[in-house]
Amino acid sequence: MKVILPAKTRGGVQQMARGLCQIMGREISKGNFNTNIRQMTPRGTLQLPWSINSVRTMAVLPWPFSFQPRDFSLPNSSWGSDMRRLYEHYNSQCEVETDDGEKKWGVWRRLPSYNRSLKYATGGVYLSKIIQSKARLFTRNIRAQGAGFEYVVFVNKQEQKCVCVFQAGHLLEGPPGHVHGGAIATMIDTVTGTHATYLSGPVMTANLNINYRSPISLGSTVLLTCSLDKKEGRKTFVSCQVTNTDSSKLHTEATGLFLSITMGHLLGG
Ligand SMILES: CCCCCCCC/C=C\CCCCCCCC(=O)SCCNC(=O)CCNC(=O)[C@H](O)C(C)(C)COP(=O)(O)OP(=O)(O)OC[C@H]1O[C@@H](n2cnc3c(N)ncnc32)[C@H](O)[C@@H]1OP(=O)(O)O
Repeated sequence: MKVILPAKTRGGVQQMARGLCQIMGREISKGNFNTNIRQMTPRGTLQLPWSINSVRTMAVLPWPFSFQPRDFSLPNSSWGSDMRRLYEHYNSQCEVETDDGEKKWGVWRRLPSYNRSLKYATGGVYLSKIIQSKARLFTRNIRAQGAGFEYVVFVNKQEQKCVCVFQAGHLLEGPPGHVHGGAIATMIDTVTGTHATYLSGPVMTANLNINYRSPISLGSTVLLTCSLDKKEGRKTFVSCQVTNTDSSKLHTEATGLFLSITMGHLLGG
């Protein structure tokens, strides 16, 4: 399908590109998107794990929005002690201080998380502008803090691994007192998809295999640990384990196949 990008859609493309860069862990600000995408800090140049040519082309467009979106991966009052402790555990390894007092990136990187990924979409997405403006990321669309998916994702580039700390709220009930299998699948898709995007650039889930081993209590905090199995051309294979917070109990395990796509694939529907 041919994809035509009117002015508003270009804004959407830019927002998508920005989203992709944010899951790479870089803070992209208005106006200097093109510069920042290639820099990790003012001190060093970033080696991106995937080609950014298409993103860079889009990045020269002016950034038309001025709001500061809320980052949902930061602690809030609904987070329990396990959630906070694990957040601190990984977050404290995101930045380290050298002997001469200089701050450097650590091995982990916290990914920011917003409640929208694409502001405008046309092409194959036949939605009215009113509906489009109401679009929200599935995992971030429950307003009450702590009621739905509370989570934060950290990536470890060295080990090509990622960890998500997830606290399951009371609106995710499936079997009495336990988390719905679809909600668990949603989190697995989100985290493996984010990890595959981090490793390979824009992807879509082609296949997800899930084995549910033991139920997850509603309100509890679990860890999703994802690792790269292999990359073959456009295919990225990722596996994921959902465990309790000290990794002594396996709740769920999954494997996913992600196929690299162009932005046109998404915008064309
Ligand atoms: C992940 C996006 C991240 C975005 C980040 C934005 C910013 C961050 C914000 C927030 C993070 C939130 C993160 C959320 C993540 C959620 C992810 C999802 O849920 S994605 C929605 C569900 N998935 C679909 O709707 C796909 C629908 N399917 C398709 O569109 C196509 O089928 C597609 C793209 C998957 C493949 O289509 P083709 O035409 O490009 O490729 P062909 O030719 O069919 O296949 C290529 C190769 O792959 C194999 N293949 C394809 N599908 C397969 C399958 N299901 N199983 C095994 N092999 C398969 C084929 O056999 C072929 O292999 P041979 O090259 O011959 O070796």
